Amino acid sequence: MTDDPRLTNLDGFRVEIDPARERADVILNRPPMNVISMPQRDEIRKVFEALDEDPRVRVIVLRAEGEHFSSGGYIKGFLDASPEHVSKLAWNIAAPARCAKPVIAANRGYTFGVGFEISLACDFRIVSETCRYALPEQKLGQIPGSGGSARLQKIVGITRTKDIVMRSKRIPGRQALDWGIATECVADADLEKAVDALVDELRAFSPIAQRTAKKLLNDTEDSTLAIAIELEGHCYSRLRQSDDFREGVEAFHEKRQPKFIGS
Ligand SMILES: CC(C)(COP(=O)([O-])OP(=O)(O)OC[C@H]1O[C@@H](n2cnc3c(N)ncnc32)[C@H](O)[C@@H]1OP(=O)(O)O)[C@@H](O)C(=O)NCCC(=O)NCCSC(=O)/C=C/C[N+](C)(C)C
Repeated sequence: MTDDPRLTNLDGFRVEIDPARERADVILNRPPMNVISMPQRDEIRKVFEALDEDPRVRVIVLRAEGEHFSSGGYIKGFLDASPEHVSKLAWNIAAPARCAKPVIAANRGYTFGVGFEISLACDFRIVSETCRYALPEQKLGQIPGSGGSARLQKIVGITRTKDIVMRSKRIPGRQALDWGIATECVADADLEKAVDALVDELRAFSPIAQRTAKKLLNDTEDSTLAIAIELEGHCYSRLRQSDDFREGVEAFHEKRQPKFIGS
């Protein structure tokens, strides 16, 4: 299916590419808990870098086999982790955020620890009603180490983040939607259908406009309003020169669907 060595012989997960739907699925496949090992985090980063460069792929889905997304890092291996692995934890798990293409996490069942953290690094989180998000590291005498508390605080604020981190509180799927952590919450049987629909929705947009929107929103998350508005203006001006912008406007006038080419 692919010649890229970064996408094959993976430990604890696999990659499926569907060129007809311009979609790649990164699938955790160590059920029932889909625990994530330290070396696996390096591989996950390389997979996202490879998919970012792959012209067949427009949208990436991160999902898992079985009834749980992931109960988190492989706890039994924590004490053996090399300093090199520990220093790269947050960088590796931020790979979906760095990837220029839209990334959807599909979460059901236990979505704990690093499983929650990598989902927070995705652009969209479609959850099922069975989903339970948690950052339970305090129970291990630790704190989240891959960006979890920082990302969560931006989404839900400090009060709720303290509840989740300092009390190891579990957040059910519906509540995750109410709190703005999840993009959408559906019945468990409908999770794949909801993800498919979002993939098709996203791939209909201009790839260059999507890439620009993702980068702009990520880059300006921490900036002042004035800087964010300034950068937005630069990006808008650049996109005005694009073929896709012309095509979008012409298609509107001609009352037809646009055919975006990504330039
Ligand atoms: C609530 C859990 C997930 C499930 O409870 P249960 O009662 O349904 O099932 P049980 O506890 O019997 O688990 C079944 C077997 O799976 C093993 N297991 C589960 N989770 C892990 C894990 N994360 N690592 C290793 N092994 C795991 C469990 O030991 C059972 O195996 P045996 O049958 O005994 O051989 C419950 O299992 C639970 O609370 N698990 C721990 C969840 C957790 O703390 N996750 C966060 C881990 S920390 C992390 O993800 C990130 C760390 C970042 N950093 C490295 C920087 C600290």
